[in-house]
Amino acid sequence: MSLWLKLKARRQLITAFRLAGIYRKITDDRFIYPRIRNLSITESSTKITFTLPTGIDPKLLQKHFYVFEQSFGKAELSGEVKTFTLTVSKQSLPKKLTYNKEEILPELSGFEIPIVCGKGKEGWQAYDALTEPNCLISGEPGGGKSTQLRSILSTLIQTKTPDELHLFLGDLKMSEFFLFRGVKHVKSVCIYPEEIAHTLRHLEGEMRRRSELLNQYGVTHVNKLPEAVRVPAIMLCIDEFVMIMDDKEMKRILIQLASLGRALQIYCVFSLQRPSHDILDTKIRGLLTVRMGFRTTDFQNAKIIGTPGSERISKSTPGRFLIKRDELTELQAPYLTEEKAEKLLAAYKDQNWQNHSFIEKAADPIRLTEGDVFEDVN
Ligand SMILES: Nc1ncnc2c1ncn2[C@@H]1O[C@H](COP(=O)(O)OP(=O)(O)OP(=O)(O)O)[C@@H](O)[C@H]1O
Repeated sequence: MSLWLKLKARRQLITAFRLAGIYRKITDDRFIYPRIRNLSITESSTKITFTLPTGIDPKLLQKHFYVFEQSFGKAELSGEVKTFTLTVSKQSLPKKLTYNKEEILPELSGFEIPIVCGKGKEGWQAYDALTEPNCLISGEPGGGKSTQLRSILSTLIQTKTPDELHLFLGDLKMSEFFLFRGVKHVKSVCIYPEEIAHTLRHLEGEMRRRSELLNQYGVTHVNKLPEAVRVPAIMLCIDEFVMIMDDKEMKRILIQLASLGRALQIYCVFSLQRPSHDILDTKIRGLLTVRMGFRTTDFQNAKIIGTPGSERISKSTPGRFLIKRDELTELQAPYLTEEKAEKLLAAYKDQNWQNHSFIEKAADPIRLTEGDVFEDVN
């Protein structure tokens, strides 16, 4: 790497720190700037790791991030408290990434419960729910959350048999999961709060049954149970889970599922339009360790999700998001249209499929609308 390029990047960064006010003033003409710990320039990116002087508020970096982008162009920042890495990529992500199973499925080999995320500058990113059991997908309307759920579920259906994976789907917006009705893996598609309550109680019972099996056979994970009593993996997926979070009983069971699910092979994926501290309290946030932050209205929302920077995602790139696992990475989600998903899922449907949480019309279920939940709707 050319020394000149390194010096140039170093100078550029110090200037950005000065313009952004990120330094400690010792005297009128003496300032301490963040210390550059590592600088690497490759064909695809420039990465600079630095530490903040003690006493500098790390929030300043987010607040004045525009200065870094004005100076370097599109950049990403990861890290916390004191040590941060600024990554400036020379390649940009595609605006649209068509869902192509031939490209995606080979990327998932070796994963027990593969969750496809998207493609970043370093290639495809997917993770195993076996080790990272709970995920939150959040962002403002139109960012691409439902499409991402569709792609995650359709991919799981293609990689697991109906005996290996049971899906329980909650769709209070009644807009997305109808596609999955009839799929053999799917045990229930709930569209009313009572149906979700019913399903959650069923899962609570299943959780108890599985815990008793662990106890009885003296093992720590259900995948160590003898063949004869093996249980399928369970995935609970709720589109817009705010609608059930103000029901104490349902919230209690959700938290229990997310806390104890790992050893019992019960996994959760929840989506949420408008994150707030009330809905995502510390308890539930701590359990949803994988966070996908699609475009948010402001930094505050992005911070609650745990994906600072998603407030800078442009409206013109639906499907673009930041994923927070060990690191924060920008990805483009594969775009699986409803029509394509329908064709893809046809092979997995059963004509005699039954929805296990079906509630008779006579029960007169109450339909919740967003207006019931969000004060600023209507
Ligand atoms: N991965 C993607 N790539 C390209 N375009 C996408 C992608 N995902 C979504 N879109 C586009 O954005 C639109 C909105 O997507 P989607 O319904 O998934 O958003 P959402 O965040 O779930 O919104 P809402 O909260 O209102 O349901 C889609 O109709 C599609 O045109």
